[in-house]
Amino acid sequence: MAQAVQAPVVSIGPKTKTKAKKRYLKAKKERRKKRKTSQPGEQKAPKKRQEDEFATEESESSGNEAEEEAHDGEDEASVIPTHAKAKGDSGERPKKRRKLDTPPLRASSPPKDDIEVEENEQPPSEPRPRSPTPPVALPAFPQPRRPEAPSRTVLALQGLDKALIEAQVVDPATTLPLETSKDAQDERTGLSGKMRRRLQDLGITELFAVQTAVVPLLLSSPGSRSLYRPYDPPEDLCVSAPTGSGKTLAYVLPIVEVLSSRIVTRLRALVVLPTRDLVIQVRETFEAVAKGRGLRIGTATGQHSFAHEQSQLVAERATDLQGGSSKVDILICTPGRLIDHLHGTPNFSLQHLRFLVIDEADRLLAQSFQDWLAQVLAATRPPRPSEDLNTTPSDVSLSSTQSARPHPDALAPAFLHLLRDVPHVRTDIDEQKESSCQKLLFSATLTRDPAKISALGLRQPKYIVVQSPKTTGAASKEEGVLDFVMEKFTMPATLTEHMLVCESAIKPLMFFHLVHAHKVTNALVFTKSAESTARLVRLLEFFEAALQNSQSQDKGKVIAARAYSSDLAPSERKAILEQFKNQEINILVCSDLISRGIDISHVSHVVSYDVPVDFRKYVHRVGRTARAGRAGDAWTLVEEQEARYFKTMMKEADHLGQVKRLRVPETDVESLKPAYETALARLKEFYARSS
Ligand SMILES: Nc1ncnc2c1ncn2[C@@H]1O[C@H](COP(=O)(O)OP(=O)(O)OP(=O)(O)O)[C@@H](O)[C@H]1O
Repeated sequence: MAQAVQAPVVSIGPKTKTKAKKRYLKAKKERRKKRKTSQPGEQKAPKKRQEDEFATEESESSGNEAEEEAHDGEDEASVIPTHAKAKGDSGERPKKRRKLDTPPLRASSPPKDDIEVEENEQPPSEPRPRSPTPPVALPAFPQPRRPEAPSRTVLALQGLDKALIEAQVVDPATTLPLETSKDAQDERTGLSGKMRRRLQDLGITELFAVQTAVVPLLLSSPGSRSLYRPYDPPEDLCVSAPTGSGKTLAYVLPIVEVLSSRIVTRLRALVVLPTRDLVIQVRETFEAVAKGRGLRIGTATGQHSFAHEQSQLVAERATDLQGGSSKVDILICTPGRLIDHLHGTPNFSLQHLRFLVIDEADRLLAQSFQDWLAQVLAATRPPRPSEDLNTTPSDVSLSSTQSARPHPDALAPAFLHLLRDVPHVRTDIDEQKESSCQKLLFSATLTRDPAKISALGLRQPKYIVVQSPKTTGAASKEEGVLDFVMEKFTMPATLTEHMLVCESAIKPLMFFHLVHAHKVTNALVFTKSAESTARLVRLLEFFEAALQNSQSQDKGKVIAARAYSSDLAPSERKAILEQFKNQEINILVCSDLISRGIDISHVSHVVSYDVPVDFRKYVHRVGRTARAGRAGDAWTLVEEQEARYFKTMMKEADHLGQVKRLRVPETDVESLKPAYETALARLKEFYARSS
């Protein structure tokens, strides 16, 4: 075949070789031979290059496959140009493109799509027909992504009341300074210049956290200052804030501001509290804040006779007035006495109520006395217009003659349909009129029990929760709300808590040790009952007397202690509380009667001589100190057999870590033992004599 393609030799004569030609041919042959031996790889080079190329292509090809695997799951946009990207990244000069119609390098390569590839890429094994049009790049769509799983907190909040989930969480450290230089109403708080000056006179220069949230909400929203809102009834409010954080002023300020615009005295604000002591305390706050506003404040606790209270509350009792009659704008009361007046005092009406405050709400909601809540709520709501009250214009003359009841004093707008001598003409555009009463619930341990909350019939309630993310460890708003829902209560930041585990037999001795060694005075000491209160006070008196009579050099000052319990008459209790406030009494030993709400600023220590029955009680007890940003210490004496129960209770509340454990070695109480023995002997004698 090589011969066939050889060029024809042109012969000039017969085929004879001259000597010279022979020499020439021989030399030529040798030259060829020499060339062959000196460059043996020269002829193989093209084949080797092909093999090299093949090897490179193979490695590149497998590299691309690996890359594609690595990119599996990424956006299409990032997968398609993988090889191009890799080349661009390497910084190599782009190589010349060549068409795939070049001879195939490997006959066994599988067929591939007809595309242009770069020279050093793996080419298809066979030439393929070329596409008439260049390939169109597919639009890159983002790959579908699996949505992030909701956090455990969000899942935990699912199914809860929307109002709870949307609670406003306020940092307890928040404050708002009060502007006193201007007379105009403050836009941030809604407080008038007059109110801000009054607060300054009372030594209040800033609003506390709970007040910064509640006051503007009750004063700055549209219509919030109206005394009646039958077509635009106000939303109700539930507030949870730590003990001593200023919840009382949070409702007193807006009530005084709104009611100050009233012309006629009607019962427009009702504050319900669980104990008489708290009623007196809240009255004092109202009187201090409302000074000079002309508002009339009354109380109903059963401390005075019923007739006396009636005369204080209602002006007109002889004539039945549909609109009621009131001598007070604000009434502060306990639930029992309130029900007595609802049933037994003529013209005592709640139809004009603009505010209904339930302070210490969880305690009051747990109190089912005479179903007081349902009765109070019913008295604030207008009765549904009955059929016989709905008249047509043709009935007007008839209706006007039916005036059976005396002239009404005044009816609240939502109650106007009760009028007999004014015809109620129903039209298609009649709007339902509702009670203007805004319910405000406050507590440091507000219940989240849906059954109890629903009994209140709240109207679009809003929750405000003063809760520290630092103390509860809650990182987000959802976690703050979850802590609130899980009833993890926030303690005052300035409170230090201690527990002391001891044998029951030496518990009084440990208490006396605290009093003397840790200077636990200006203290409230809580016991489990009125009886144990009296016993502990007596033992302390005997102990103090024995200590003074002892030979000990360091006797210290005599501690004055008194018992405070429901066994005492109200007047006695009031006098003792005054003495304690004036620091004539150093230690007030009490039952849980005053564990809630009582505000005595100088209380620097709280001792739970008997462990509280539940965590709620613990929160309120220890909350009698460390109030309004002041420092305070709380001590719990735990008998050995109670230690497990107490620790479990604290652990369940996520609070055990905050309580420091105090260890008192026997040697520390050795010096007090003789006086203690004497006191015990005298106590035994005392009870033996009195029995
Ligand atoms: N803005 C303020 N500036 C200074 N003192 C204030 C302020 N607000 C309230 N106080 C004071 O803080 C103390 C505690 O307030 P308050 O009794 O209202 O607390 P509380 O939140 O109702 O506590 P508790 O849950 O124990 O009833 C009171 O002595 C009150 O006068």
